[in-house]
Amino acid sequence: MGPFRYDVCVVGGCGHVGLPLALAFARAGLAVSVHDIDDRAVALVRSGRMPFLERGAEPILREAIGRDLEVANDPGLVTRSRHLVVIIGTPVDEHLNPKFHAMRRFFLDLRPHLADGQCVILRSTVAPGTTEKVHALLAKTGLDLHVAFCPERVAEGYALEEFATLPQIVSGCTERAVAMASELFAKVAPSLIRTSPLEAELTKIFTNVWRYIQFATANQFLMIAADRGVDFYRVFDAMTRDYPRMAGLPKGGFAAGPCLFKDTMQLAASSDNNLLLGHAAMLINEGLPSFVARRLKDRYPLDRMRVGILGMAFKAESDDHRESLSYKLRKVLEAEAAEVLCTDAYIDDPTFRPLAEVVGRSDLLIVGAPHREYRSIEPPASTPVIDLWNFLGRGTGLA
Ligand SMILES: NC(=O)c1ccc[n+]([C@@H]2O[C@H](COP(=O)([O-])OP(=O)(O)OC[C@H]3O[C@@H](n4cnc5c(N)ncnc54)[C@H](O)[C@@H]3O)[C@@H](O)[C@H]2O)c1
Ligand SMILES: CC(=O)N[C@H]1[C@@H](OP(=O)(O)OP(=O)(O)OC[C@H]2O[C@@H](n3ccc(=O)[nH]c3=O)[C@H](O)[C@@H]2O)O[C@H](CO)[C@@H](O)[C@@H]1O
Repeated sequence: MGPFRYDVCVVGGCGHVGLPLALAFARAGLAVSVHDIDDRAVALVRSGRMPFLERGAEPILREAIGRDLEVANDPGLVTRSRHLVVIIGTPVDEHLNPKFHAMRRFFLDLRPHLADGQCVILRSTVAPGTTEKVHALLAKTGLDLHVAFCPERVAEGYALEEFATLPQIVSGCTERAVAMASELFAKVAPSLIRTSPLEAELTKIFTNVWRYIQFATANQFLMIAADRGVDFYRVFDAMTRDYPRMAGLPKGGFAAGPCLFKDTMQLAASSDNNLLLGHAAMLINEGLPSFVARRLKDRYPLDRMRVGILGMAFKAESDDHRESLSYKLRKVLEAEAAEVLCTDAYIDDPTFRPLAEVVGRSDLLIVGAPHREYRSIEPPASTPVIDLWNFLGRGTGLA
């Protein structure tokens, strides 16, 4: 370990992907530190509680905290760690451009806390070319630093299961960076895939953009079918049943969250906006709440109806509401319906109502997130249910 007290410091390590990774390192027997500027999250984690839902995480946290895992809002932890894994948010700005200046600011602020011999591993999804830019920025410090990019690919909420099964992509700007990052991730990943930094950046971002475009394709078909008075899931069944060539067609539904939309816009902005498929996917996926509202307005006297939204999270069985289209739907409907009631099985929000009340009092129900808790709802036979995922098996309700 040499001059370093910790094997690794996860910077942004109280976040949705940083914290599970820190726990995976601690579980593998490494000495782990976490530096995060969110004091509320730091206090929660130090008390052994997870700030968000992550399956299987809390027992590992309780066992590791204060023993193999030190957590604080303290950049001094960075100085004492051999590897730094940086997993702060990489949002796009109001123009849907990646915020490289935020990354630059972050590293300039971190500069006094860096030490000779460290391996700095970027893990947030970044626009192509970012790792080399960070390498050039850190070269100016005159320190002997090794810069790597090792993208996170797990699905939030299932990280601790997926770390054990997914290969880790490892790339670095120097041979030494690749060797140090490989040594670290070999402790938690079943296998490593070595690429150049640019290849790794494209691998991660193409994966998310591909997923986003696939959902948009299904959503576009769903809207075209609904406009023709046809339920998409009758067509979906006919397309996919016993026909292996269509096995890749996903179902429709709200596709959003903190990654897919943002990463599609990052790739577009960093490719001179030459990503027609990505922009088209964004218009389709982000337009789905308005499409639903318009169809409902055509068919029902919405202004005299109470509408219930079941599930406000951005995806099933999650408590994460970031960039959730259920909120966009609520906003659109609040301008059209007499009242909008919301409920969520995973999110605590004083404006939400209990499930039974929303099901019992609404004149029309819309599945916003297909949480398994809603599978057994029994609304009155007269209550229409809109279900873009065909989660309840009765079609979209839009045809
Ligand atoms: N959420 C996912 O499922 C997921 C999956 C793969 C990759 N990613 C990538 O990881 C990034 C982080 O995602 P997330 O969901 O964990 O975000 P998050 O907001 O939950 O976590 C980011 C954490 O970084 C901390 N932070 C911000 N600035 C900091 C600073 N200067 N110093 C120390 N800590 C700082 C924040 O307080 C927060 O706790 C995303 O931008 C995305 O590119 C996310
Ligand atoms: C499974 C997967 O590859 N997820 C990637 C995604 O996770 P992320 O956490 O974004 O989750 P998902 O990709 O599963 O879901 C994203 C969105 O797509 C919607 N949805 C999902 C499944 C479906 O069949 N239909 C549908 O519409 C969800 O409701 C959600 O709004 O971005 C992360 C951040 O970079 C990556 O690390 C994950 O690897």
